[in-house]
Amino acid sequence: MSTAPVATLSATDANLGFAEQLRQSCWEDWNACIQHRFVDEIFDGSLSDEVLRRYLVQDYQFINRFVALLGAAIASADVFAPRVTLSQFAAMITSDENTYFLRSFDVLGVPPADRLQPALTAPTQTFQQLMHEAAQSLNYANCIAVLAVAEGLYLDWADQPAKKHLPLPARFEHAEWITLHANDFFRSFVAWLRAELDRVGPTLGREARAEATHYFQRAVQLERQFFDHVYA
Ligand SMILES: Cc1ncc(CN)c(N)n1
Repeated sequence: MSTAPVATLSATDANLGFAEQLRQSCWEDWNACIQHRFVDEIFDGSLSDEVLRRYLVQDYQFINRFVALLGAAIASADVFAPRVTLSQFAAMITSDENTYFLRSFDVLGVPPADRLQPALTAPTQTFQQLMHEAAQSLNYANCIAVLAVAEGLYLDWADQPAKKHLPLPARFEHAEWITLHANDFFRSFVAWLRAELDRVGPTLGREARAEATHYFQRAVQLERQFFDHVYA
């Protein structure tokens, strides 16, 4: 795994649950994502097809490994109940979200090769690698840490109070990417992920906690790079 420097958790974080400690430890990158130009443009419908195509082609490859990570979280969960919740979420990703990509690719004229085997950009490759490592660790806390970033950060941009008053953009490629990440099912899944981090966090030893923290912080850095790179 990368050894890029990341923020440490401070002693004053002790009053917060593990999920909120983690989020606050990368507040700057987290905020940069939810206030990103991509978010503003998808909400006001001004996102160019070129940027959206680049984003969706790379993101479809992200989703591929993301579903494998969900599988690893299902395999490594300590009890049955999390397996049920994670399986229900996997069902949504592989149905509603998958068809969103396919319908958007049709509208944007993305050829089969770019849907299935595009040239991967550096942030996509690094993100895939991080998810692969978390999955291979077969460590539930590591898997949940990365899932909590990928879904928590998307809830925070798509469901943010500053945008709630806005009408949805006219095109489904824009509107549906927002509503897939701002609905009751998604809200409750993210709340559940955060509760899982709070549940398992206190059970972790020092090293395991540092490892899960590192996965979380690296994932937040990569989310920011992923948004940035579609404009590069
Ligand atoms: C890069 C990225 N991060 C998170 C998500 C939300 N599932 C996503 N689609 N793409």
